[in-house]
Amino acid sequence: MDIEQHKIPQATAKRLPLYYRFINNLHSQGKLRVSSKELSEAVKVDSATIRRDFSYFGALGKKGYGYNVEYLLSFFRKTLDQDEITKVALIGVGNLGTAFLHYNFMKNNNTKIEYAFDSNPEKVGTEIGGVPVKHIDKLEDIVKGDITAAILTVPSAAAQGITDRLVHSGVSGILNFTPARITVPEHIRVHHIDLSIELQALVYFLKHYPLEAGEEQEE
Ligand SMILES: NC(=O)c1ccc[n+]([C@@H]2O[C@H](COP(=O)([O-])OP(=O)(O)OC[C@H]3O[C@@H](n4cnc5c(N)ncnc54)[C@H](O)[C@@H]3O)[C@@H](O)[C@H]2O)c1
Repeated sequence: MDIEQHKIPQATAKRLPLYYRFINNLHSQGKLRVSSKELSEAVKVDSATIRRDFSYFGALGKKGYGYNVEYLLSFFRKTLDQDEITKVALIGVGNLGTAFLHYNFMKNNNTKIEYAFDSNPEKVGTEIGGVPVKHIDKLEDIVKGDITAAILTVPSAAAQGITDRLVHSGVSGILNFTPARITVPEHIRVHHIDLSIELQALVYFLKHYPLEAGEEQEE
């Protein structure tokens, strides 16, 4: 069965990797089926949302049976392009960038950091977590047409200049860890991860919306 991905709402699509990871684990444990309640507890998404999400995947749970693990897994693999490796570049091999290079992204999904870039000559030519560190001057030559997405972990003052060069080199998505708000053409997708804002938001929620035991959390 072929389901066109653009018909899946964005909020649902965002939960796909979460579902995929859990279903993959169940599959490797030899489990054949899973109930929406089990899923709900594992991925912390309420079961009504899970049922609605899964209906977009054409997976209709049967009462007293649940969902077929094999079917879900093959659907997620296809939808998330698990068979195809997406090549990623990381720019800025400092505290944060180095930590990411040591983290094996391939474990959970098929993205691979192929190259890292930095301007510091002491870092250029080294290899961190199996990823070669190249000079930022070589960005266009190396990235051109070969890299789909970039992780930006440079100082914020360098963020826009690097972004322009990445866009020029054909990158389609940027995961921006710098506090800088970067400007890109319409066809480029930017996801901004600001840890200090996330932390502030968490503290705000802790103060103003303390969770009761047993209460379901919104994702
Ligand atoms: N460290 C954290 O916990 C943390 C958390 C959230 C956000 N951030 C943000 O992530 C970014 C990186 O933080 P960090 O702590 O790793 O900084 P860092 O100073 O340790 O690392 C920055 C790296 O970028 C390189 N660099 C500088 N200018 C460059 C350029 N023009 N081209 C290529 N490389 C260049 C530097 O040589 C250095 O290796 C910053 O924008 C920071 O605000 C950091």
